[in-house]
Amino acid sequence: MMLAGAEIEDGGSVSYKEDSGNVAMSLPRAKAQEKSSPDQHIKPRREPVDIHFSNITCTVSLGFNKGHKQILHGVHGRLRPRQLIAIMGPSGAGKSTLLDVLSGYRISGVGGAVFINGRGRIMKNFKKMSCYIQQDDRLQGLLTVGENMTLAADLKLPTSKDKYEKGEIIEEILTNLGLYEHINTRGAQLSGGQRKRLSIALELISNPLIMFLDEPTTGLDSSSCSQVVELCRTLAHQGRTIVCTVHQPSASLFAMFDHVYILAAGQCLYQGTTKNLVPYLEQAGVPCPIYHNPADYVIELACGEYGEDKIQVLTSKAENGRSLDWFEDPQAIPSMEALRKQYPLSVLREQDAGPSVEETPQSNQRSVLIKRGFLKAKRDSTMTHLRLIVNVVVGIMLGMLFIDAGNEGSRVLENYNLLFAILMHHMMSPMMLTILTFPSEMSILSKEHFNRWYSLGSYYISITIVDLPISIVSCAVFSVIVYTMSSQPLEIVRFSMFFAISLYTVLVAQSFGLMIGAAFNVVPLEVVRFSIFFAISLYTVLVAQSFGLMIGAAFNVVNGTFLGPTLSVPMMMFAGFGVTLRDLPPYLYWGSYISYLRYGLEGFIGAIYGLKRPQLECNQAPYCHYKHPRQFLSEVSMSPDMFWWDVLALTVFVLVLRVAAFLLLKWKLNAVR
Ligand SMILES: Nc1ncnc2c1ncn2[C@@H]1O[C@H](COP(=O)(O)OP(=O)(O)OP(=O)(O)O)[C@@H](O)[C@H]1O
Repeated sequence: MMLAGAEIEDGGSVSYKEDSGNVAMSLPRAKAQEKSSPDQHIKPRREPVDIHFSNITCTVSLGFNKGHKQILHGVHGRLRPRQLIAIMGPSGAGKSTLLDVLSGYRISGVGGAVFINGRGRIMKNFKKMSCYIQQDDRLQGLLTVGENMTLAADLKLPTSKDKYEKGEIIEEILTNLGLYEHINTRGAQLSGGQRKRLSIALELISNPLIMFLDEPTTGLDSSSCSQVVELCRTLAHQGRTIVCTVHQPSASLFAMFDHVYILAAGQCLYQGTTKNLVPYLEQAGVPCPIYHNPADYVIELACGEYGEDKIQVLTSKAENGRSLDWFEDPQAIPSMEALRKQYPLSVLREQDAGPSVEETPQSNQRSVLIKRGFLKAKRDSTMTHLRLIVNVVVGIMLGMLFIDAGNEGSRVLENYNLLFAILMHHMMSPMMLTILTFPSEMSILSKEHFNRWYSLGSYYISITIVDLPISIVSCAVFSVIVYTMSSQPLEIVRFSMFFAISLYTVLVAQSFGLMIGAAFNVVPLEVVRFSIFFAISLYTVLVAQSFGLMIGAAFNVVNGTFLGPTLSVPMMMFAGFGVTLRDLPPYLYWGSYISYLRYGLEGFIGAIYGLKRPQLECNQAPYCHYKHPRQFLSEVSMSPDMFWWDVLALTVFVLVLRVAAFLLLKWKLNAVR
């Protein structure tokens, strides 16, 4: 079925045509013909907005003692509703910076003012009506198009809407954007153009009035470029203001934009309709040669290829963006006063009445994010499957290497090495995994958080909860394998019963002490030992993960990969392995207090050789120096009854590192802006 009001062009695509206020989507012919449903949800439900910006400056620091650089030099401009506007200019002209400032993404070092419908911008309200789609598609690659959309709808639409209402909206958007047939395709398997359209589709769920897109055509072939720009144009003509940065469009792509805003070294060269660019250049005394793409020519001018003086001429002619002479109908452009009259303050009252920051309550955000986290964990072979496999394989290898070392008096030192190796395993694998994977999550977090999908708190709680079961299972599998293979003190039946208790105690962290404390009197000693061993292992994993999270939040993959293991070396030194705590020089003893591995090792030793462990068997050697566990404990200078202190210290580490990682994340999200 044909779209209402659509016309077929030579290229086989369908152009938009306004027909009594209805605008049909412009899609390639085949897709357009499939479309039949009216696009009722996709149309803006609010009055369009008129954006005016004045004297915008942006200065960045070049680092300590290196001074500052001014990127934008007091530019002005007007972004009219129902327009697709391109910000163009050579590389480094400040296009992305201007887009960052206009979208509210960049806040530090920014000067000037932005007005919405004649009044100073109120960031809270502005964010409710706008969205920012960055250049790199920050999508959940493991989830299908349908899942991405459903989860976004659950986060962005009011909870009062049921799944059928949300489903209708999703179907409509996907159909209109030509993505419906890819509903079951995973994000990572989409083509560049489809990914871009999915990024737009995700933001369209909340039906924004203003959309900012950073280089939506970069990396796409010409047909995908046209599709994306045509889509943006249709969305704009429905009543939105859509602003894109574009690098160097072809003549046909350039003609698809309604307006252009051209920058050269942070100053405005031209602002007006696409059609008026050629007459403007002619009037400025730099006519565009015949058969030359005006977009190419103006970029060459902006690069200074025809002389720096031409840039000066154009900048002063455009009055650095103040001049509206080259707009469609300059006389019809309302003044700021007229806009204020047209949009009375009661509009602001309506905007204030909506949700304060995010669209849905925190409890909903958390449950949707947890659902999303588990779905991703199920699909992610690195984070989940590989992690489990590594724990099994390393567990078996260590078990084989130290087989039966746990109950033999002549192998106490070997067993000590095993305990330290276990600690290393628990420290390195979760820490490195977090350091390597978290930075890629960070870019998605930054986009979704900025576009008001959810709060940082909800995100943080959800990642903590989602990871816990995987940590517990991998740790349990590893512990059982190593513990049994190396013949640490154990009675299988009792161990199984109390293993459940130890797992439960970890899950319910607050009641950890209470549970084991209550159980201590009745639990067979061997199971207590295993529980302690397991708890210490799990705590070490949690501390190492928190450490990884903190580094992952603060640094990129390269720096994080360097810093994680490097910072871990002193932790190992101060743990009491190699140099026992007794032999540590007094002036370095403080190091043992800040090494979480020390508490881990002490906890392990307490579990295996503490709790009044009787004399060990001595079958494999004529003389066993450490037959009496007390003797060994005194030589490594570890007290057998420090378990609760160790747990307390590790708990403090988990809490401090988690809080520090949260604060770092919060700082990072704002610092990049
Ligand atoms: N945080 C920063 N610190 C230092 N310089 C910066 C910073 N951000 C941007 N710049 C510089 O400001 C200039 C403008 O950057 P911007 O990314 O806005 O340019 P652009 O026109 O979008 O370029 P491109 O088309 O290549 O993306 C560039 O020279 C860039 O190196």
